Formats: sequence, C-alpha cells, structure tokens
Amino acid sequence: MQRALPALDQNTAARSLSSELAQRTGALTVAGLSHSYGSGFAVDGVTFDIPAGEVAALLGPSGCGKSTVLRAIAGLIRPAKGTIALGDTDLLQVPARSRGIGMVFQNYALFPHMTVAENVSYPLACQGVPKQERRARVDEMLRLIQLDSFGRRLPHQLSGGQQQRVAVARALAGRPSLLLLDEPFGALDRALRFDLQVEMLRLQKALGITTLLVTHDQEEAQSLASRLVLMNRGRIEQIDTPSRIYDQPRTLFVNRFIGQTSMLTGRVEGAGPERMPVRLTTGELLDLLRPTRFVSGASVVVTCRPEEVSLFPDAGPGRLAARLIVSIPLGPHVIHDLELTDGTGIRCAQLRAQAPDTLLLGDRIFVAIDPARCHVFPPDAIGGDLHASLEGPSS
Ligand SMILES: Nc1ncnc2c1ncn2[C@@H]1O[C@H](COP(=O)(O)OP(=O)(O)OP(=O)(O)O)[C@@H](O)[C@H]1O
Repeated sequence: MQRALPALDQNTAARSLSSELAQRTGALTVAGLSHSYGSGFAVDGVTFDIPAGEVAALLGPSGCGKSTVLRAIAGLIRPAKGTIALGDTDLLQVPARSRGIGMVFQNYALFPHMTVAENVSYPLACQGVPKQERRARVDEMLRLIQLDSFGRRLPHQLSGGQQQRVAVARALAGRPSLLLLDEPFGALDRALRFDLQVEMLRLQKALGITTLLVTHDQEEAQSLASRLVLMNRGRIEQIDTPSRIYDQPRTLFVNRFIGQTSMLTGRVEGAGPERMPVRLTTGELLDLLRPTRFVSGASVVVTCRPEEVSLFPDAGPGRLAARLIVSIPLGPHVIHDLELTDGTGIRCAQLRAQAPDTLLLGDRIFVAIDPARCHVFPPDAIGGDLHASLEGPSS
C-alpha cells in the first residue's frame, strides 16, 4: 500500500467529502423483510437497523440469506414482504439506480479497459456530473485512497489491494447515501486484508457514511462493525455489539459461530438460587456459578471458550480428568486439544509463557472450566430459537 501521502491532503479531502455525505446519509431501517426465490423463504422476517454513520456487519454461514438482504437494499430484487428505509426515504419506492448506494464487491469489478481515473469517474459521468467537476472529484477520491499518482494506470497494472481501493473510491465518488460492502476483502491474502480493513475503517470514520458489510468472516465483521447482525437459515439469531455477541450469545448457534467453543453435555443436579451443579456425561460434577432457567434434571449443553479453560497436573475440586491429544503453538498462545474421559473434546488456550513445556501427547492432565463465564443451553438448541445462557438473554 502507498502510505507516503501527506496526511493533510487526505484529511482535507476527507473533511470536504464527509460534510457533504453527512447531509445525505441516514439510518438504515430494514423491517420484516422476507423473500423467496421459489420454494421456501431465503430470508424470513429480517428486521434490523443501522444508526446514521455507523457500520453494521451482516454475518452468517453460506446460504443463510446475507446476499439476499443486500440485493433487496440495493434494489436488485424486490422483496416479497417488508420495508427498507434510509432516513425518511422509503427505498422500495425508489428505482435501484436512483437509490444513491455505493457498492463494493469481492472481485473489484473494475472496468479492465479503463484507467483508474476513468473507473472512478464512470459513475459521475452516468450521473451527468460536468467534466471539470468530475476531474476534481476523481483527484479528491484518489487522494483519499492514497493512489493519487496512479490515475493513468490500467487495473491490471495494480495489485489486488490497490484495485480494491479503487473500487472503494469508485463507490464513494458518486457521493452515496449508503455504502454496501459485499465480502470486500475476500479475495485478498490475510496480511493485505488486515491493512485494507484498517484503511476502510479510517475512511468510514472520516466520512461518517452509513455502511453495511456482508461477510462470512467473523474476524472481519468484529474488527470493522460496531454492530453485528447474525443470521442463520434466513432469520436473525442475534443483533448486538461484537463483544456482547462473544460474551453473551443468546443461542448455541451464535455461541458456536462466533469464536471457538467446546461443548460438554450433562444433566442439571439440584439447581439453586446462586449455583447450578451439572453432572457431566463423564460422571464428574461441574458446579456452575449463577443460576439459569434450567430445572433440576434438565439435559443441558455447557459451552466454554478456550481461554476459559485452565490446565492442572493434579486432581482437585471442579477439575475434570483429561488426556492431551495435541498442542499447537499459535502466535502468543499454545492451543491444547484434550479429551475428557467420555471422549468429549475440549480446547484450552494458554499464553505461551505460561504453557508447561513438559507436556507430552497422551499425558493425563486435569482441566478446570471458569464456572462464571461458561454458558448453558438446551441440547436441541443448535440453530434453534432463543435460549437462556448463564447471563440470560441480552436485550
Ligand atoms: N437466484 C436464486 N435462485 C434461487 N435460489 C437462490 C437464488 N439466490 C439465492 N438463492 C438461495 O437463497 C438462499 C440464500 O442465499 P444467499 O445468497 O442470500 O445466501 P448468503 O448467505 O449470501 O450465502 P453466501 O455466503 O454463500 O453468499 C440460499 O438457500 C440460496 O441457495
């Protein structure tokens, strides 16, 4: 990436554009959106909103309906039911080309025979912007993405990351009132993707344009968006901040989709007002703090994140017998995959400095799960409706 440009030029370009965009952008409100391509609903009663100037990410497994929601907002399909509004404007009453939406796709979608400047200028020409103003806006956009000396190059003379930044510039050049990003960095390698995410976030913050990002990459969604809309099978499972989605998943699906999680099965044994003992299928007792809605005798799934699992050489209260299957160094951590006595897998992440270097594969060891941080769900909850976690459903 080119980073040598004086920050002053960039900031000036961003300031002049942001005051103009701030007047046009508004909150995006999607309510009761449903769409079918034939048999069954691809999207069923989807409702969410993005406050003006914020970034939300639509996240979920392949086929859950993300692109369908995006297409409906962009006007590429007409939904069977529901409303879509940007500020006070009912977008469903506005033809696609007049919605004032900037879009960035995974595959750059630049015109290969046009120069960078011509690509950025193209939507302006379609809008009938006079030639002189077009030139000024192209210069402004190229300054903004730090490619101001690349205007005469053809797309194939740029790297993938540079092409994608030109795609972003082209999407913003038409002064859109809403930015839709569809897997925008999916074609780039990991390091470049991170650089571009940071760049995108900087641009979005400077411009303050309402943005919807569609991705199946949970890390990308968590790093770019202040609000996650998590979809599963055409419906919304949870809308929340990235940290609440991680710490307070409302369903087992959400818990498993975001971050890593291990699942232990068992039965509640005499739930009290402050603690809930669970007899695991290994026969061991897990004494969980904080009550849940589960009654004594209920079958449950207890979930825990790798960082909530600790290793011990000896048995002790609340510790479960395990066997080390594999240890993998991963950056500052060591990831241990272990097996409980009934064959259930459990993953532990330890800081590398704290990981014992004497552990051998197959070693007998004991694990303890943080009883205040793990979650409890009914066993049939995968992909199902809202269920209580230890904290209870988030609002
Ligand atoms: N043009 C179409 N005709 C028929 N069915 C479609 C069409 N487009 C999507 N679908 C179906 O609608 C459902 C939702 O698809 P959609 O593309 O919205 O999912 P997605 O979450 O964006 O998936 P991905 O992450 O793989 O792009 C899927 O079951 C898909 O097979």
